[in-house]
Amino acid sequence: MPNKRKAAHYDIDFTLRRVFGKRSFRPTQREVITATLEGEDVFLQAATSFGKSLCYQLPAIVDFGITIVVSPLLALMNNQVASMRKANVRVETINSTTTATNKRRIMEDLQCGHPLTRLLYVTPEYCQLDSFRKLLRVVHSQRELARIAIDEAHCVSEWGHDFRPSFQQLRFFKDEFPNIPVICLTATATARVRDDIIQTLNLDPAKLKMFRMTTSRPNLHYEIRFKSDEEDHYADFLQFIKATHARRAENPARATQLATQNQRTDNVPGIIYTLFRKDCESLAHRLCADGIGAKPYHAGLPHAERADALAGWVDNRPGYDIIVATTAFGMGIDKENVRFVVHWQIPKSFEGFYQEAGRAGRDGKASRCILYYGREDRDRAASMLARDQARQPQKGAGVRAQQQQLLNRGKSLQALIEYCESTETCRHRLIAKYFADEGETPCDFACDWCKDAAALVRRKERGLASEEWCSTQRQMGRYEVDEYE
Ligand SMILES: Nc1ncnc2c1ncn2[C@@H]1O[C@H](COP(=O)(O)OP(=O)(O)OP(=O)(O)O)[C@@H](O)[C@H]1O
Repeated sequence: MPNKRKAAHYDIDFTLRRVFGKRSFRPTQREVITATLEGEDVFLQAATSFGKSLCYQLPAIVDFGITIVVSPLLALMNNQVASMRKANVRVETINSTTTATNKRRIMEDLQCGHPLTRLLYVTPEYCQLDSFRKLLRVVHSQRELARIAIDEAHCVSEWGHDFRPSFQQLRFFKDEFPNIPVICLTATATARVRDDIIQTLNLDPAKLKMFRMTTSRPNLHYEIRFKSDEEDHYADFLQFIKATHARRAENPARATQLATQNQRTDNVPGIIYTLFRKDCESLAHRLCADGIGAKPYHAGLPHAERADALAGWVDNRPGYDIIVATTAFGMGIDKENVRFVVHWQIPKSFEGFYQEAGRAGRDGKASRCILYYGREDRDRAASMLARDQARQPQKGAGVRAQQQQLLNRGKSLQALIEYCESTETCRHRLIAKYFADEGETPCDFACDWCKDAAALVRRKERGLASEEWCSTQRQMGRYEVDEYE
């Protein structure tokens, strides 16, 4: 166990400025950092882009010993390692992209018991390896194991939307090193998921410092655009993006301001999420043909092509304004000026929707989150779920967890359908309600309902296929689809 100090002994404000280049803490960051520095176990739930990473990165720098960060996302690990290295912090990662030589070097550093590494990012699977656990015991015996940070902690819970069985094995940390503080971080956890994480990781609820921040992102404008199979909603999107370019170009002050920031009036960075790989490519093609810079991004593309798309988009290069991606793109990529996130059809879960929409407006400026909702897509999503349920094994290890997962997926999808169909409440309020967040949800006309509820109702009546029609089509098996990709 590291030597404990009162957090007051550390000059965290100085480190915030010198290492992170930030002028002040955001609300509650100081309290979270202080609690973890004082050796408390911490649970932090806060909105997307709140600045959760700082809450374990800063303690890792000012404190003795090494902080182990467990993360499910390769992009997040590599991105954070790159940005912390720029700030001259000794940070390492062991994942599938780490070379054998680097891995050996990192392990030798741990083996000596007094590692120079301040932060080590690893996957949950890596934490299961005996060889790694042995090294942790060595570091711990030298009182150099400072804390364990579990990022995207909702992955621990079978009730969560992104369950990863290997996260459950992280219980090892508390079982083996009961005095080493653990900090769990997530943007998306319902009450049930929170309780499950705490129990699974063997944290003591009586001693745990719980920080639950608002889910609210007031700078995001949430909007549902209704569609049916009868109509191609591409035209609607094209009109939206062209109108945005035109508004910027018509405003000379804005155009000059963008030019001084080395940006173009037609550079409106955004992400379009689609569930199907084939849509990524055809949509990016269509946009390019209409003079809008767009690139596809999905796991089936060659690595070099994906890396080029990502780098061009992050750097605001001409031709790379919009990324058309399958789900999970952008998690862990901290691009500040994403001005819109579009869901081309209903996503798979409420939590997935919130996290993906949360890639927009990380600089705090107004940004749009548009979800194209059609009842035919809803029925496709439901048929996919039913098919997965029918296919799941009835016996064997892990069956109960899988069944629970599919049940949760169904509930989450149902909640998202209700969100899309709703014409009676502010969308910020509906999101808060889903996460049982009872705090304020300021919405200064930043959702379609608050902006014009009557128009929303009219658009819904005009835009959606009728339930009668969908029901007949369902009976004819018209909404059976291939796998999501
Ligand atoms: N005190 C601060 N002052 C200014 N910027 C900050 C501060 N803390 C964090 N940030 C910035 O906020 C952005 C979001 O931080 P971070 O990536 O940690 O978000 P997050 O809470 O993990 O969000 P998500 O769940 O969406 O990934 C980063 O650009 C980070 O540099």
